[in-house]
Amino acid sequence: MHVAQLLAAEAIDAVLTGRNLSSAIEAVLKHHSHITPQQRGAMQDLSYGTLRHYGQLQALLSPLLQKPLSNTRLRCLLLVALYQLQQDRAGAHTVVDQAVQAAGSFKPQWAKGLVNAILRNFLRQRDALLAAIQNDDVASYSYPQWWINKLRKQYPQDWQAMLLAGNQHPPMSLRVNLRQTSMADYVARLDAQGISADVVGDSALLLHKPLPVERIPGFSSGEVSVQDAGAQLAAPLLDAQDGMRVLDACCAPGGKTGHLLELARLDLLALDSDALRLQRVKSNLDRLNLQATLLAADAAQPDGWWDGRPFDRILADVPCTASGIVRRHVDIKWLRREADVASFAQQQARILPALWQLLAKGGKLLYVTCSVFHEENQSQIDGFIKQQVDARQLPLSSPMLPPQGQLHPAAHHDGFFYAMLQKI
Ligand SMILES: C[S@@+](CC[C@H](N)C(=O)[O-])C[C@H]1O[C@@H](n2cnc3c(N)ncnc32)[C@H](O)[C@@H]1O
Repeated sequence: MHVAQLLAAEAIDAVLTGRNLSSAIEAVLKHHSHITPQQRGAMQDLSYGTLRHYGQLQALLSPLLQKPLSNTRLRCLLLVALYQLQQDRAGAHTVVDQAVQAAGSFKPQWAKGLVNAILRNFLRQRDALLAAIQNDDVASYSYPQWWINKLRKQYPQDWQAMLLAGNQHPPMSLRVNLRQTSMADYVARLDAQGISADVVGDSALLLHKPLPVERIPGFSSGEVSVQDAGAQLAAPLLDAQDGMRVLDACCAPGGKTGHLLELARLDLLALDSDALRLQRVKSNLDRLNLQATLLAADAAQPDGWWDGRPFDRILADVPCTASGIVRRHVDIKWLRREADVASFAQQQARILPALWQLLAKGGKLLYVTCSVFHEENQSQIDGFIKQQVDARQLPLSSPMLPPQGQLHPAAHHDGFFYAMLQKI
């Protein structure tokens, strides 16, 4: 386990200097290709777990240090061990011994002694340390203070539940491809293989236990995809019918693109500004045996790529802070800055009016974010409608969605915002 602790510390250190967690893990694993699958899995669990609870762990560590540790990797190793002791409830002495062993690979000779002393002090003083941080928001919720303040202001009733939901382990949800099979048949197939799942939407299943995709029946042949149940609301809401011309304006990696094509035979243009991410759309569609025209281009500058034929439907799944999906992307809590909210809102305010010009009269545009911040959601829509006299907001036709379109993160789904606009 000391190898997993060390590698997790390396990945977390990279995140705290601005790198996203999945690319940090990938980079670390690339340099340690000899490790076992168990060490690999443990390293990932420790990295995710430590960052999920980073606010609490750093508050527990600070009083145990006489002065801030300049060796940031060693600090991260301590955080990983504290995570195991505090959240994982792993065997205390084993965790400490392994962390001391891991510290043996650090240059300063004193690293082992320091790790040993700090972790043993933590075990002795745990109750007092926890009592001392109980009124500290960042330590209690493990989010930055600005994020807590914003949610408290925007959701006076629900902010705590939303923060806590974002700290849970994410479930694994599947979308059954109704073009290839039925829900009943697919559930029976899972059953026959001893895989238990709950039906949580028209085509959404929640696995009781996550599985590697290779073990999901029918994954490689496109009978099923991995997609959060909240994200699965987009395609049915867009209400695209056979033969329609549809634009999926920010499509990568293609989760919603595939769903749209599973539900109707469309003339679909799937656009994304990131050519690399667009390759993932292609491989997703290939797996599902579905076709769309793929284009790497800027949705905010259609003059460069639009052929002048209006679209009947547009899906605008715009770039956003991703504040609604932090249980899957735990690093977002620590990578985002408060100013990012305004900067994403500006990008959205560039994309939305540009796409509006491409919509046919009577056509519908579904605006989507995976954010919970008002600036990116209803405030963005209110500002748009004020300026756009031919736009009206329609009620949403999904029993899972509240009328305002803001889906809070909860046990069965992530947090999303949906707004349906029609050109009149
Ligand atoms: C929320 S993700 C889309 C998720 C995707 N719809 C799905 O369901 O799999 C937002 C996407 O917008 C893309 N993007 C950001 N700015 C863009 C722009 N100006 N034009 C087109 N795509 C953009 C990003 O590359 C990213 O892939």
